[in-house]
Amino acid sequence: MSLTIDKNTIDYSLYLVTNSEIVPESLDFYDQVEKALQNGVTIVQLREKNLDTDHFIDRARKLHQITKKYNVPLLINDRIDVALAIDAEGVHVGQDDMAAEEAREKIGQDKILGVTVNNERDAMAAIKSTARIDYLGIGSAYSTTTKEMTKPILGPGGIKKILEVLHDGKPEMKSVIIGGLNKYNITRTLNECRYKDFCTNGAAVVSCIMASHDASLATKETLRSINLAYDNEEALHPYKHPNIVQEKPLTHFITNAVAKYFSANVCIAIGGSPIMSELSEEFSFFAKISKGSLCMNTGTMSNASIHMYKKAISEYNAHMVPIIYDPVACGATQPRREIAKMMIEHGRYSVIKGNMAEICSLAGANGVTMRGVDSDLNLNDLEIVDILSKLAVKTQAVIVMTGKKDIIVDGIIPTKKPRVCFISGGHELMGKITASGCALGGVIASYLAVCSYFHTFEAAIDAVALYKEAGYLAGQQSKGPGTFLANFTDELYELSRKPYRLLSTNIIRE
Ligand SMILES: Nc1ncnc2c1ncn2[C@@H]1O[C@H](COP(=O)(O)OP(=O)(O)OP(=O)(O)O)[C@@H](O)[C@H]1O
Ligand SMILES: Cc1ncsc1CCO
Ligand SMILES: [Mg+2]
Repeated sequence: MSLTIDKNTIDYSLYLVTNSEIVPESLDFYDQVEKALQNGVTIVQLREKNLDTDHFIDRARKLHQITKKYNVPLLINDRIDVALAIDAEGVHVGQDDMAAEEAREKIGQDKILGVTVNNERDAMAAIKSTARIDYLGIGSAYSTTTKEMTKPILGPGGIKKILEVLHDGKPEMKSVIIGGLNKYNITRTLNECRYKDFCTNGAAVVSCIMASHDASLATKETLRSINLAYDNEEALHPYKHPNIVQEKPLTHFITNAVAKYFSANVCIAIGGSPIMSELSEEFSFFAKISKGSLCMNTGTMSNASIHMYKKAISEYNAHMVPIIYDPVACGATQPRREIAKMMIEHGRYSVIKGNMAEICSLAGANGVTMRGVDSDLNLNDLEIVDILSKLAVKTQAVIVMTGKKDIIVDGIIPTKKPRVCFISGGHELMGKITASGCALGGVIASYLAVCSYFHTFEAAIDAVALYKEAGYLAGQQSKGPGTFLANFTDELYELSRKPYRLLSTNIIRE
């Protein structure tokens, strides 16, 4: 028996499309969907491309037992025979599958009918169709690995055009966006994909839940991204200073030859667990470990590095594991600028960290040049915050710019004006040793590994403040850079084992 549904009140906000082939090996398909249902998925589509009819019906029947428990409608992709056999709540048909009219005729008037639209012409046809279509699946928003990419990528621009057609032609028709959506990009995408005040009714996701090792958390975080877009409300769990020593996160470093030894020591000092690896075959193993992160530093790249970098960022992005990107000396030469551009285009980062020249170069600020790894530009705070904010919004990342005063800008949680934080203190000897910025990247990475994605800004502030404080304390006891290195490691070690307290470091949040 199917659920009794009121078509006017169907909640499309978090629409899960299943894919049994990407569920992690150790996990069960039905459990994965059930966890999603327990944590806020509002509608489910069973999509199976490689099952014969008997198995498909069997799977649909089992899944229906589960979705009914949560009072959530189950739609079947493409196969009307399967939907009818198990009395599902509806079907979804793609452009290449079957005409909407035929589908409606076969399923009757009461079931939910959804169709995929890829362009304005499809949308117009759906509006004019004699079949009653309940909702449109608009996509692909972005590129995805779930479906073979034969369909055009619409991007927010293409989606807006379809919404305009819908707004002018049949505003009561419901819609969801699909294709490459995940907790990182949903908020911004839903916000951008509006025509006037008209927006879609939800976001459809596949791999960010189905492929997750923690489908409950993945669903909660995805739902939160959606709520942020629709309500713009901060439904945050309160942020707590993380305990790195207790949680012992694993940070995978792909870092420069100069920074390796120091970064590993600093990471251990604060209670983290570093692993230096450039063996791309093992990246997927690290990316699957819970409480992990990647510190991606391109300081001493070689001609052989690029492929390895790409492999790392795609693995970590696919598993939604935080990455901090440190574009060392990215503005120094044309080849470095090009590689930095590639890194930004290829990956999503929780944090991008660099000194002033690096960040300004990455942001494409005019007139920025660099000599080697050093930074010396003459910009005031207002100018800097403006440059950082643009980069933060563009990359949807938290930007950390280091120097005498560190400046952190949030591009993840969308607010009218990105949140900004200034941190001062530390000691000038911090700038007189090599790789202190690089090692800070590893500290931030350790914090990211144990914090929710939505607390990236707070986590970055905590990591930078700890670092500054240790720098100040070490500076008071040091004769020069040599003794500073040792004292600094000691202070990081001690501070990490004490209750959170800052004495000399000043945090100003705008
Ligand atoms: N003059 C200073 N006073 C206080 N803190 C400083 C000073 N210079 C650098 N720092 C601190 O040192 C750390 C590294 O910052 P810096 O800007 O030197 O990085 P970087 O140049 O990218 O480092 P790297 O040598 O790894 O390339 C940051 O925590 C920063 O706050
Ligand atoms: C000195 C140096 N050269 C490339 S990376 C690096 C470490 C500090 O950025
Ligand atoms: Mg420096």
